[in-house]
Amino acid sequence: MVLCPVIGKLLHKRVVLASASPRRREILSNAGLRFEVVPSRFKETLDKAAFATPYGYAMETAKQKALEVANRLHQKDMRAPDVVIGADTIVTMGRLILEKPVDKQDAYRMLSQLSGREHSVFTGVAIVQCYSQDNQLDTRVSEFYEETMVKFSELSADLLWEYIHSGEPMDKAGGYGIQALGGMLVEAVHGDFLNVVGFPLNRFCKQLMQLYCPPRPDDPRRAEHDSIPAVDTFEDLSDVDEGGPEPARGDAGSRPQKAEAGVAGAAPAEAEGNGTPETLPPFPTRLLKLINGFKTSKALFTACKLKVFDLLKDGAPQKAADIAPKVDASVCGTERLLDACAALGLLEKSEQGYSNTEAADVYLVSDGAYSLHGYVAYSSEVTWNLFTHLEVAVRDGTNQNVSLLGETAGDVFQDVLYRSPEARLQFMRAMHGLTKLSARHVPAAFDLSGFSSACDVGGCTGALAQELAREYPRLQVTVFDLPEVIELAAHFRPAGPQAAQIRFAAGDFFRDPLPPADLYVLCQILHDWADEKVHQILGSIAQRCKPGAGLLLVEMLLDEEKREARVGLMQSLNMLVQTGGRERSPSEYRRLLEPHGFRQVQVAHLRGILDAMLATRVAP
Ligand SMILES: O=c1[nH]cc([C@@H]2O[C@H](COP(=O)(O)OP(=O)(O)OP(=O)(O)O)[C@@H](O)[C@H]2O)c(=O)[nH]1
Repeated sequence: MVLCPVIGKLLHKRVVLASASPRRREILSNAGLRFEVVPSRFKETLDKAAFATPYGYAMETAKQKALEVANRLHQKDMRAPDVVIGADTIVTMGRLILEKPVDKQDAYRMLSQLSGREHSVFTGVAIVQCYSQDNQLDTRVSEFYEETMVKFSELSADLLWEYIHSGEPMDKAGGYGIQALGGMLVEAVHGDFLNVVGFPLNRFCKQLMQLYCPPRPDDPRRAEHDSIPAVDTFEDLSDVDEGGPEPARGDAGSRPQKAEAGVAGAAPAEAEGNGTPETLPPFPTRLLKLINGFKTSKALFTACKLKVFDLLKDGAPQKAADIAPKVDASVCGTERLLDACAALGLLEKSEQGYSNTEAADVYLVSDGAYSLHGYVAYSSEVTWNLFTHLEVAVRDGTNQNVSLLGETAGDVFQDVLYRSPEARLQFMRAMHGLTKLSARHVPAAFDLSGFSSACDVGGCTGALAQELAREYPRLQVTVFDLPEVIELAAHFRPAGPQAAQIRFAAGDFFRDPLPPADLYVLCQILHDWADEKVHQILGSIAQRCKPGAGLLLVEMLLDEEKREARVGLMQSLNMLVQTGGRERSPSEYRRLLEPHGFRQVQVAHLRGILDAMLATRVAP
């Protein structure tokens, strides 16, 4: 018998626990789950410093553990299991992350740091749903983490050594097992006990419910979801960032609930007046948010254009009357804009005035390391304009650059986006900010350590090259792009240790031979073009590739049915108005890759907005 109905739903699926932990095995089998155990061979060596939060690190490790097993089993018998579960438990105190001790001395060091103090235990969990099509593996990853606070008593050195000599600490995060002798060290626990032991069962069941039993549209429990913004608000964007809640991208990262036909599922209401119960349609909260979404975007664009966030960066709160003259605007208009920004979570409003939220300080100021200011400016000045012609684009199936130029563009890049040094720089700033932010998970999506040279074709400012170089210190990366782009790329060049690994080469990937490399990278290039041009690009890469060479595609991947990937589907409309290109699903990319000898395609759905595919060039 199983208590949790969703566990029953998994009884007919092939479930694999990608963990060697006997505790995880016990917790899950006690819950009635039927599964095989295939310990992961993924080495827990991700760079902790690359993660903004410790739980981001734990979730990523859990995901990599599960993906390694999914890929291995798929390669072994060309049939992946239905579900692979990975987990990773860490102990944190301040900025310190503790995993399993390497030896007794290490265990003593850990336990004495924990003595008399409170620490957090995070378990990151990844549920990987596997789909095999045409012998290719496609995966959807749903991740979450749970935090439990644990307080240790003051512990003497003698007691710690006695505990260490028991042997218990060695295979346990933080060097203790709360479920056994280590329980004696613990004064208080706040949160899920099983999370400390290695697996947050309660949260896991909730996550399975979301994946396998989403509430029906008429389910009153659904009402609570009405508060989730339907439009891609700023909060959505920052949630996609390191370690936040599940990405709100409504895409393959987690199978979202079925679309609500635009209406919120509030319980039927009774009409007032004659006392006769009459069923009213539910209040269309989501629909109204969609209708009004453009106002939200424009409020954000305007605040950025007026440099409100630059003005408030790191400073004391300011009143609307102080801000207005500094941004050259009316007090009444400024006050309304600031209030709107506060309601959108971009500003804090207090008695003292307005100040930046943490997210505004990071993303909306014009000069931050992770600034999206350039992307906002491009969205406001170029994309906004093009979207006002969406209707024509949809009717004609063509890009709308004629509205910017007054004439049809022959080559969108040369004639529109790069039509002047200013326009080129604006586009490059937009791409740099967005790629820097969203490509950070790409290098670790696959093991690329076997490649020694990479060529980022159309690599623009080198933002992805920087991430690749950081992850693979032996990799030499060539950024290949048009001469006029390379000329401006100097504005963005890295100063750090990666600089020596990156070189820039000028050329046109439609005309010129590509620099030699054993890994070619195409980051948001193929989506710019219709299939014919894509074949031209892939053909010239294939010509340069020896068997065994790799091709890394970084794009927003649509789900195969084109029903769920909300951000990707919007982006596909964007490609229509801007370039005439499109976003595609993994099997659409596979069909484009195969004629050029790129096979063994692996797919990774990543946190953030970009996904990745790795293909290998086989002998013709
Ligand atoms: O109180 C307890 N705290 C932690 C544990 C056990 O510690 C390990 C954590 O290590 P990790 O998440 O890396 O998992 P592994 O054991 O290496 O197995 P994988 O194959 O999944 O990597 C985990 O076993 C916890 O159960 C404990 O027992 N008590």
